[in-house]
Amino acid sequence: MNLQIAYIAAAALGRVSSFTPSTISTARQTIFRSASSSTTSTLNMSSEDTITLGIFGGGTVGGGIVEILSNKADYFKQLTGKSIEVKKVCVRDASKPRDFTLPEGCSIVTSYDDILNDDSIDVAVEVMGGTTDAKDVVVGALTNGKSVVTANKALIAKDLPEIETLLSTLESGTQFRYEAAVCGGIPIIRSMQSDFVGDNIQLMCGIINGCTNFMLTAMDRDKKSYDEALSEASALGYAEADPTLDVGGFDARSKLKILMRLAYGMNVEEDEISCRGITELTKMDFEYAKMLGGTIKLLGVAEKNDAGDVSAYVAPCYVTNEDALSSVNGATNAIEVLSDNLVSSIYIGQGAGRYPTANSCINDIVALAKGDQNLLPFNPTSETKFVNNYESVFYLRLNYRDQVGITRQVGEVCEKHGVSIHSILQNPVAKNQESAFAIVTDKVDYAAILKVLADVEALSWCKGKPFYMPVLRDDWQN
Ligand SMILES: NC(=O)C1=CN([C@@H]2O[C@H](COP(=O)(O)OP(=O)(O)OC[C@H]3O[C@@H](n4cnc5c(N)ncnc54)[C@H](OP(=O)(O)O)[C@@H]3O)[C@@H](O)[C@H]2O)C=CC1
Ligand SMILES: N[C@@H](CC=O)C(=O)O
Repeated sequence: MNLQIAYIAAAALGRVSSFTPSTISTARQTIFRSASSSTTSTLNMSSEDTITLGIFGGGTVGGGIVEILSNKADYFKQLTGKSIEVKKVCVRDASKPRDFTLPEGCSIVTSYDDILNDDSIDVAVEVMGGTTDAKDVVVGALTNGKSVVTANKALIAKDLPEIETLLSTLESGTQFRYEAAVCGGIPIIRSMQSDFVGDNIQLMCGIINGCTNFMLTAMDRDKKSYDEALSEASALGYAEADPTLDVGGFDARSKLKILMRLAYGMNVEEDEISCRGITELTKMDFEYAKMLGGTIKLLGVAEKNDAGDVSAYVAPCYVTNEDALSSVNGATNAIEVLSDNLVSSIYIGQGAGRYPTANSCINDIVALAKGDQNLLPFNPTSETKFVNNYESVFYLRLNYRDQVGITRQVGEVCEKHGVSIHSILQNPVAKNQESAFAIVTDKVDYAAILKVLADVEALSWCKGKPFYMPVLRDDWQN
């Protein structure tokens, strides 16, 4: 494979103005000030030599941002010509002990309005998570002329069109930056915004959730149980406040949706993207993956077909040991972009955790302080169509009660739906009542696999739902 490792920083541009948010449900936020209209690209700032921040969230990421800003205050001043000061941190529970030191002059608050209505605050940093109150504060801050830096992929993915509309109505120097929202510390957003302008992206595939990659590594390599792996991931700050978002694949799907917007200009509904997490995986799948010469990774994949339509899914996938993605372990993320000009570019780095994520937010904050122009936050839209079907080699695992004729019947079902079988794997049957065998198909339609699975599930010996996963890359055997 022709690999390019690319970490590319980019410039950015912004032009924003006033907007009346009809959709905001604001119990706590009451007053909006119209953003001052400005044709310059410089950020609205309360003072020439200071940029003042209000941070929503003082948890894993928020704490990291405060720490890095304190540790590198002098350097940032040299670099940007401005002091970057955190004036307020808004949290849910002000009495909770914090694992970071508040800078001098910074107060903890619990009302959003304390930041939103504070005219001396230039930038709102939203790292509290969620999609309801977080939306109120993001929209409220932008509307009040404050630039926004956020790590909130769930919010962006859910309300992307609305955020885009809002941004297009703003005319001041207000900016919206979200580098930390996809792949934590990897600067993939900037790259997607700026480095493929002359290129055509054919495929993006990668490990875009650090928590589940950490868990899969812990379960496969370190023989940890699912529960042990999840509690370690949570303790290390990798898991979402609701870890179902990680293990169910939904966090990866939000990120994939954002990447698809940037790569293909499309606004696909999130729930149109097929999404399966890691909860159905068993020890046996790892054993069979090993027998095949590979491993299992939770991937987000989006691919253009010959007609120019794009399909996408989040799913556990079989990946061969020769594949660059197979050796990406722990909370590390990796995303490969296949494109006409660059051929293959792989971006690897820490995808979750306090400092990697805070680092991306810091890059956004420093860019604002330097007066960097913001690129179009989401790139232009296109007419690219989404199709809920794709071709792949598939791995199927069928749990069964042992009896005569099982493989023949599976063969018949596959034949009926035009699915050609490449190989069958079976460990020696240890317990007749708890056995599973696996099938690897040739390259077939996803829609045909769904039909095979439905028919097999209805057979009398089949126990529970059969499990399936795509095999990454058609040439997986070469
Ligand atoms: N952790 C990671 O590795 C990454 C996280 N992200 C995103 O960053 C965001 C923050 O994540 P993370 O720091 O891990 O989350 P945490 O749960 O660690 O922290 C959330 C913080 O927000 C505060 N908060 C939550 N809800 C409210 C509310 N309604 N009002 C006021 N304050 C509130 C909490 O207050 P209190 O402390 O009082 O409870 C807490 O300080 C999320 O959107 C997440 O998806 C993105 C990339 C990586
Ligand atoms: N829970 C997320 C955090 C970063 O986006 C992940 O594990 O990737």
